[in-house]
Amino acid sequence: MIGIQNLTKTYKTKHGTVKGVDEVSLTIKRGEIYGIVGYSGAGKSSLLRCINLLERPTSGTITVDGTDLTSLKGEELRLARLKIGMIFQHFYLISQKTVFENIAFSLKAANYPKGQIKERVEELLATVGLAEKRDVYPAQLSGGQKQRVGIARALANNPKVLLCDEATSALDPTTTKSILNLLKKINKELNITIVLITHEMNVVKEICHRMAIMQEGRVIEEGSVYDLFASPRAELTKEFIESVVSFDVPEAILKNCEGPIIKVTFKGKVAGEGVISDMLQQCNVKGNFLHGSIEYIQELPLGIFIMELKGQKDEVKRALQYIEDRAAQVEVLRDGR
Ligand SMILES: Nc1ncnc2c1ncn2[C@@H]1O[C@H](COP(=O)(O)OP(=O)(O)OP(=O)(O)O)[C@@H](O)[C@H]1O
Repeated sequence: MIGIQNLTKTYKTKHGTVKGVDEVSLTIKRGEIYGIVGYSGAGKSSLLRCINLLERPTSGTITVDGTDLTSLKGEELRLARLKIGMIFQHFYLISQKTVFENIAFSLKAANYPKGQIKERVEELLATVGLAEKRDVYPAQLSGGQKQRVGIARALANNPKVLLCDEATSALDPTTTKSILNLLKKINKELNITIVLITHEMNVVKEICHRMAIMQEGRVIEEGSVYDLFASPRAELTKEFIESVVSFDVPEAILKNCEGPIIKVTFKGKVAGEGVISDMLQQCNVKGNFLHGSIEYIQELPLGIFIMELKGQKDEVKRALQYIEDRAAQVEVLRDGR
């Protein structure tokens, strides 16, 4: 659906040239929700803004729904952009216009048939659950309601892609959840491909199918959210994941552990507790649970347990093998003393 090839965006500043995006290539599939994660300055906004050519790439190409946007100009580009809606952290609603007028505005700007505007706005208000706020002004809305107007406006011209620029960063956790649920609904029911940028890993965990981690303008790791949560490779990916799923064991506890400390990860349907208790029965080892949880990512369980194994060396080895043979990933975090 979206092809990004060797995209570079540089900015000229008083102090020289700054690279916002550095040789990024990504493919985003039709119908998926794709998250781009990174700290401030990583290049997320620059990349997102290049997708609809709000920023013109310095080099590289952007293809959306089969059209190379970078080759278009003027009217052709304007028409191609109608396929791409965008929402923002600070909503950017027109304060002098009512909710109805804010949404109607994007239809008028796209030359939508005049006689059908009222019906279309009402349909959009129903989609975002805001029918009763039709005639109020933005100042009378909560942050979540403002974002719902932003979403209705972005969907007005039936886009195929929705770009979300930190869309929930200004919202409290409960409102964030309701907006994420709305985005999920839009993705599923309208089959709109969603690309979102965020520094909040819980947003990605909640709704994204795949994700990319950015640092200094580059994509350093990419893949399905589930796989990256199960086996992150880059240090930065681990850091982001630990911001929502932390397995830190206090040093005071570790100090008292003599046996090896292992991390066991169970992917998919086997959540894992059964395998560990069977292992403890089958092998002559004792297990001391230090940490653990079962996370649900895209409704699939991911079980992660940290434990100390106590026993003779070869029995410990047999225990590790026992777990590994049952589709788990075992990592020895610290050897026994
Ligand atoms: N218009 C601009 N002029 C000059 N430099 C820019 C411009 N826009 C972005 N940059 C620089 O490009 C780099 C990437 O910025 P970008 O805003 O894309 O990152 P980001 O990950 O979205 O961060 P944030 O979440 O803080 O917006 C930064 O070094 C930034 O200073």
